Amino acid sequence: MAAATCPLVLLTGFLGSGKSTLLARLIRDPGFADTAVIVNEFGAVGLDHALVSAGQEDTAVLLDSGCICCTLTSSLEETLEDLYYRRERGEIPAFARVVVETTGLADPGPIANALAGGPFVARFFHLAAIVTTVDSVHGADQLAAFDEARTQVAMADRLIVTKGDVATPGQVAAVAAALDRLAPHADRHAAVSGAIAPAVVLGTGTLTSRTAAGAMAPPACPPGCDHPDHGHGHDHAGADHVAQHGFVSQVLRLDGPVTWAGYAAWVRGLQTTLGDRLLRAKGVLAFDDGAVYAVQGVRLLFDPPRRLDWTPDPGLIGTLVVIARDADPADLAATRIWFDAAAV
Ligand SMILES: Nc1nc2c(ncn2[C@@H]2O[C@H](COP(=O)(O)OP(=O)(O)OP(=O)(O)O)[C@@H](O)[C@H]2O)c(=O)[nH]1
Repeated sequence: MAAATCPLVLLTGFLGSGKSTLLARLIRDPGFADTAVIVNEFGAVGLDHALVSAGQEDTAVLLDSGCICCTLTSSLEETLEDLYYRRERGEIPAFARVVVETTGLADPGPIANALAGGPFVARFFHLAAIVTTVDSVHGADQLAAFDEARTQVAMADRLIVTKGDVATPGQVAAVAAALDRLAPHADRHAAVSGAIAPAVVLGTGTLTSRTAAGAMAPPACPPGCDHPDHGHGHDHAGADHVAQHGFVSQVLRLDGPVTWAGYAAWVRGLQTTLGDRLLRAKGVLAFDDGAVYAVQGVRLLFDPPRRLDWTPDPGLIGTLVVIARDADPADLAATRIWFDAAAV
């Protein structure tokens, strides 16, 4: 008799909507035990991976730095295969299910297709649910502006609406109205700072909304897509920037500790020069007070840097990622000078 396949939950949601915050909290919850986590992100930077695992080395959190944002899903298949055999060899704790965190720009459709159609994956895993985080503050604007955000919501079995603690009643109402239109059948939950019952993420889905959204249809490439063999032609391995459908993701690396004035100047500079084109900024920085901080911005809103109570991989310290649309990678790379400008 064939063994039961391992359930896999796809955790998606637009840039900065709270996926990593949710997972970082869940992996400490006993109700989330026996769950392996795969974090997919642009490039080989590994920021989300570090922030999710937050020093918990005993948890099976794997970095998949291949791109599963559009049609090229072979890296996810390889990562799942690797995970499966590492479990078989006893190299990682036995897991009963897998959660895959996608990048904030992912289209879940091709991923769902790959899971259903990949020979290895289909034999050992099945897609149990698509869970999508939606930002209460920025969600309505993101859903109006970005196809990626709409697809993530339309395909969701469950929606987790985040940041209710900082959203205005108007923002909350606008997001609710957009979700009513785009995903009337999806269950809706709220999470503040990642607090959610594990069952909300791990429970199985109905597939109703996904089927309704035509998720299993072959993925279409967006207008202007020039990817060879209908996959992504961009180089992820160590790439300093990744361009995808008008979005640019640029990595900045800073040597040595930064000053608070330098960081403030960089944030101000990004906000004023990029304005609405700024989608996301995040990183891990050593400040001149001797501590290491996670820094986060979503659109024009930046959180106060959060001091880390664990030690990240030294290679990550001094790394920033900026994601913007319609921006020149060289201009994003040049923003690092604001750190120095504030020092003189
Ligand atoms: N106030 C508040 N902030 C939140 C909440 N959830 C997440 N955040 C903040 O929102 C920012 C983005 O959160 P992440 O969890 O990194 O979002 P993400 O979806 O993983 O981001 P990407 O991987 O870049 O797409 C961080 O500064 C979080 O601290 C919430 O419920 N309330």
